[in-house]
Amino acid sequence: CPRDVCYIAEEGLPSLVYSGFQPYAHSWEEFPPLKDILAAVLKALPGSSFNSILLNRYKGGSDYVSWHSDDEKVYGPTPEIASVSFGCEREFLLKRKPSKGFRATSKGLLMASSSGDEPPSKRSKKVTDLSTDQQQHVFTLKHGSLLVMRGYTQRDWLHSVPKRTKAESIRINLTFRLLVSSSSRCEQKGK
Ligand SMILES: O=C(O)CCC(=O)C(=O)O
Ligand SMILES: [Fe+2]
Repeated sequence: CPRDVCYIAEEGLPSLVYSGFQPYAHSWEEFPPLKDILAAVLKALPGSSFNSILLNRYKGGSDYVSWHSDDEKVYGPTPEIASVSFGCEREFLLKRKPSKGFRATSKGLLMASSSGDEPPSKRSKKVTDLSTDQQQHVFTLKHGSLLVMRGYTQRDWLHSVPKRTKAESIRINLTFRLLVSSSSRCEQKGK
């Protein structure tokens, strides 16, 4: 992993699997300040609820998170993710997911997903055009900042924290999330 990751979750939740990896679930009690940070987040976001945290530690500018969306089923269709940052400020990038017929690769490049019938030269030009046309939104996440992703952000957008050679010091990021059990998802559907 290009950064250190720690997972905290309430007991009895379905296990989280992302990128083919199932992190060990630490308990909230292991690190009491987490509950104080959660209280501050809930004060800013009345009515929201969270039962887990994915904590990231970027030891320096060469630690990063590549383009992804947090669209695992355990978070439900419209997850709310509250992201709190401490330490070195870093850029957080958002861009729309590629439209149909194109797919995002692990490097965040765009490639035609169907072979198509165009000659390769034409196809690769199209790919280049699309990737440069992709408008990115840049947010500088400062010490103590709170960024909230909700609605269809995970369905429709990708986000990343790219390498920055000038970012020399450590950054800690906590993403508060709500894991919904399959039974409560059914209840919500039935309402
Ligand atoms: O460090 C950040 O600001 C983003 C982290 C992130 O995207 C994630 O944990 O899924
Ligand atoms: Fe994420």
